[in-house]
Amino acid sequence: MKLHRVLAEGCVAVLESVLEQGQVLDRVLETVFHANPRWGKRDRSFVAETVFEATRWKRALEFVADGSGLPALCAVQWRRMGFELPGWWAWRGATVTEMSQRELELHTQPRAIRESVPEWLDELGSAELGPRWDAELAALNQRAPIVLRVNTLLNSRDEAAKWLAGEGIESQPLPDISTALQITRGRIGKPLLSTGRIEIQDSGSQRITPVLDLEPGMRVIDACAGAGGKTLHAAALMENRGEVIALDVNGRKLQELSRRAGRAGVSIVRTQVWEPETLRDLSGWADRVLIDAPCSGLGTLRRQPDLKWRLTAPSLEKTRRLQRRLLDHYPEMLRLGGRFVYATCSILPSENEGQIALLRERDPRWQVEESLTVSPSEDGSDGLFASRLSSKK
Ligand SMILES: C[S@@+](CC[C@H](N)C(=O)[O-])C[C@H]1O[C@@H](n2cnc3c(N)ncnc32)[C@H](O)[C@@H]1O
Repeated sequence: MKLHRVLAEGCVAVLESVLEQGQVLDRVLETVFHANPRWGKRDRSFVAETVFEATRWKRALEFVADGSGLPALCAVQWRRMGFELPGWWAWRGATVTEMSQRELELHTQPRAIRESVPEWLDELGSAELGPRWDAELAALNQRAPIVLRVNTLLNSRDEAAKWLAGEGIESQPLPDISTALQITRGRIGKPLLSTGRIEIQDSGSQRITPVLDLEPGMRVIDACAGAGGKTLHAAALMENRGEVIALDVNGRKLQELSRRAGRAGVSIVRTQVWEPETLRDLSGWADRVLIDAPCSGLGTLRRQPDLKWRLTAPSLEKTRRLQRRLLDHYPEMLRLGGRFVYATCSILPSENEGQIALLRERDPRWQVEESLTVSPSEDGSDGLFASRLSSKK
C-alpha cells in the first residue's frame, strides 16, 4: 500500500490541533474533511484511522518511535496499518529496523506507556478501581462498534433492520437491549439519520434511560439534556405521552435536540436553557428527574481517545464539585414521591457511587432504589453509571 503525501501531511495537521492545541478530534476531522471535498471515501478513512489510532496509542507509539514528534508518531502508526514508509517522509527517532525491535519490547514497558494514558490518570484509575483498572483500560483502548437505537415511535427493531438491509446496511440485534442494533457492514450517513427511525447511541447509553422507570403520561425533566440522546429515548419509552422538559446550559445543544425531536416524531419535549430562576420555577414539578451529569467521560475513551490528553486532575476535581452541586439542587424539581436518576459516562467510583454515598451523608432522606454500573470490559460497551433514588416520606 502506498502513502499519499497530501493525506500524510493532513494527518500531521489534525494531530497538531488535537495533541498540541487540545482541540476535539471529532470536530477537527469534520472541519478538515469539509475543507477537502476532493478526498474520497478511502482517503477519509485512511486519515480518520491514522489520527484516531495515533491519538489512542500516543504513548506507546512514542516509545516505539523513540521520539515524540508527530511525523514519528505517524510513521509508527502507518507501519502498524501495513504501509511502507516512503523516502519523502522524514521523522526524528528510531529507524524502521529499530521500530520493529521496539514494538517487540513494548510489552515490557509500564502500563501507562503500554496502554497509553497519562501517568496521573493511570495512578488514579488504579487507586480507584484496583485490579479492575487493567481490564477496563484495555477495553477502553478497543475500537467501538457503531450501535443504533431504534426509534420505537416510528418502527420496530425488525422493521428498522429490514429497512437498513434494503439500504445496504447489515446489522445485528443486541440480545439484552431491545432497541439496539449493531452495525456489522455499511456506513450510517446523514440521509438515514434524517428519517428519525434510528439514532446512533452506544448500547451502554441505551441502558441508562430505562433506569428512570418511566410511564406514559409522566412529567419528566432531563436536567442536563445536551443534544438529547436520552431525552429522545425517554420520549419513546413514554410512547410520546406526557411532558418532558429538556434543560441544558448550552442553548446550541438544545437547538440540535429540537431538530432531532422533530425528525423522530417526538412532540412532548420542550427545551429550555437554564436560567437563574429555572430551579425555583420548576420546583416540585416532576415525577422523574434525570441528572446526566457533566463528567470526565472516561467511559467513552473508545470513541473519544483525545479526552485522556485533555483531562487534568484539577479539571476532574472541578467536575466532581459540579456533580455535587447538581445532586444537591436538581432533585428539588421533583414532586413529593418523585424519583431522580443520577448518571455519568465515567467508570470512576468517585464520580459515581462515591457521589451518591456523599449525597446520602449530606441528606439521609435519599435512598437508592436501583443502581447500574456498565463496564467496558464486561459489557463490551462504553462505561457508564446510573442510580435511581427516592426520598423517605
Ligand atoms: C453528559 S452530557 C449530557 C448528554 C446527554 N444527556 C445525552 O444523553 O446526549 C452533560 C451535559 O450537561 C450540560 N451541563 C453542564 N453544566 C451544567 C449545569 N450546571 N446544569 C445543567 N447542565 C449542565 C453540558 O452542556 C452537557 O450537555
